[in-house]
Amino acid sequence: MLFDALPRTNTQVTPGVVHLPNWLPIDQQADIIGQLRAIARALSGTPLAMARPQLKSGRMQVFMLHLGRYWATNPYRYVTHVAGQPVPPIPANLTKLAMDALDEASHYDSSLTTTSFRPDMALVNYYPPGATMGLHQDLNEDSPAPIVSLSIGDEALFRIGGTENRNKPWDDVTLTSGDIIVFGGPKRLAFHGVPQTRPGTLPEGCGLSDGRINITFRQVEA
Ligand SMILES: O=C(O)CCC(=O)C(=O)O
Ligand SMILES: [Fe+2]
Repeated sequence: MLFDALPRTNTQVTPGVVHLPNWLPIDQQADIIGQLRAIARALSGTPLAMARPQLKSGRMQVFMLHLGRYWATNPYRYVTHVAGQPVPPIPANLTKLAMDALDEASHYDSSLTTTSFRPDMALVNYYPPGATMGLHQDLNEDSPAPIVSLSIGDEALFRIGGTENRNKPWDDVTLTSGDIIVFGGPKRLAFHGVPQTRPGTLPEGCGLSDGRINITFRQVEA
């Protein structure tokens, strides 16, 4: 963290968005990176290998690993198999982590309902140093359940705006390694993205040597 003096406490950023800084201890961050690396290795050379999706607007900067469901493009949708190969499940420890994080976030925002949360898709994004992600909506889930997002590695500027368009006003939150951000309720379909990641800001021992991993836990099935 560049700005160690800044207060970092659990906060409702705006109705529907809760930030839980330093939520996951560093040793558990490294364990998760090891676990994801093993899955990515097992999938390399298959149709499910980590890759940068090609969108109509260009090739994304992030490499994506898909768990539980595969986010297919053109048209955008979720599928359970790719070229006959089943998408690997979300490991049980990660499902539990997402449910625990949402439970804690719900204490800061009554719109973040937890009782029916069953994450069935986890999208793992690897941001190479300095990579960004444009403002977009997460629209392909049938369930209105919140999105639970875990960050590991380099600091990122997370931006979330309104549900109608990409215009201001936005809320900007710096996400550091181990942070959770949850968005749901009135912000579930808000435009959001990562206009900046800060190379070399990752903490020692997080399991990455550079860049950033973000995992978004989603509930696709209503
Ligand atoms: O990397 C992040 O913090 C956000 C990722 C995201 O919005 C997505 O994967 O849809
Ligand atoms: Fe998103």
